[in-house]
Amino acid sequence: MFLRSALSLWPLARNGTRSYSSTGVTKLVAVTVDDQTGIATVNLQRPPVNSLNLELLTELSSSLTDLEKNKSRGIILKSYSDAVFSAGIDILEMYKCEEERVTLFWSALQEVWIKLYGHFAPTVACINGHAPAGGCLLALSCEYRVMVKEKTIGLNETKLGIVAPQWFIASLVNIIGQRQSEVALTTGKMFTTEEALRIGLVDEMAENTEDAFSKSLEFFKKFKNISPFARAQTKAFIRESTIQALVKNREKDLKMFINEIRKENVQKGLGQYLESLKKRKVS
Ligand SMILES: CC/C=C\C/C=C\C/C=C\C/C=C/C(=O)SCCNC(=O)CCNC(=O)[C@H](O)C(C)(C)COP(=O)(O)OP(=O)(O)OC[C@H]1O[C@@H](n2cnc3c(N)ncnc32)[C@H](O)[C@@H]1OP(=O)(O)O
Repeated sequence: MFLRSALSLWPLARNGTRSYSSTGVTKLVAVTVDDQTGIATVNLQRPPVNSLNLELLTELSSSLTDLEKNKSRGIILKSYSDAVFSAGIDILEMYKCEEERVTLFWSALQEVWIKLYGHFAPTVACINGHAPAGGCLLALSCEYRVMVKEKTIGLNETKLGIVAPQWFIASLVNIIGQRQSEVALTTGKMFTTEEALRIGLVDEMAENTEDAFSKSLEFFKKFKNISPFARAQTKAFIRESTIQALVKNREKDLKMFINEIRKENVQKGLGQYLESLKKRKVS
């Protein structure tokens, strides 16, 4: 009954799923909702590597708001690409950036993290490609991570000469603990899927995208006999202090970010990193 009335809020059904975009035109984020289960698949689709820019984050943020309003039964976050889940922040949002744009950009990233980390329904990251830095952050924000074998994931900010903000760090610590996080963050470690599984950074390994997606769907079955309210409230209690630490300090966090990336040595490092990316290829 609940499912029916929640789903009736969604746009027209097509082949058992409802496609949907907050702007009416699907661009960088495509949302489909399964008619039977009410589970939403949020597909990031910004070629070539789903790097996070203002436009993608703005769409993701409004999709998350709509999913919350429409009482989705769960979210699977994945990439359109089998190679890259998300390459993290689009370096061009930090390199030689305008104050107005970078303010909007960082605020949008904060907003997405707050909404995804605190989403009332179960969330799974179907990590069907590499997930460095901001890409890893999105995966860490979900409750469960299924990752395709032979990919990489991690918060590699120190390798770029930048510092992962406190909320990035907290998201990692809450999953793999302080000691493992300290080593990983200070060395900018990128874990292979196999390594990530060993330390609990991901929960399951998959053969390919299809396998990852079906394993992601399995996760929701754990809650078949659990009250959705009890589940959601428990999640909210567990995550509240981590979320509040940013919510209360958003302005300060924004100033720190802008201050940090404007430093001459940081700008120089970002420029060199961009150049090195253009020269190198990952197999
Ligand atoms: C005091 C503390 C307070 C504040 C802190 C201050 C600052 C810290 C703030 C934020 C933290 C930062 C978070 C981030 O997310 S930074 C981004 C980190 N990302 C990476 O390091 C990933 C880089 N990319 C890769 O490693 C590979 O591209 C990847 C493995 C993802 C995919 O490899 P593949 O071989 O499939 O593709 P490529 O040929 O490498 O790339 C294609 C194309 O895309 C460009 N590219 C890749 N990543 C990015 C990116 N993140 N931003 C912009 N552009 C990117 C790449 O250059 C290629 O371009 P082109 O040659 O023109 O085709």
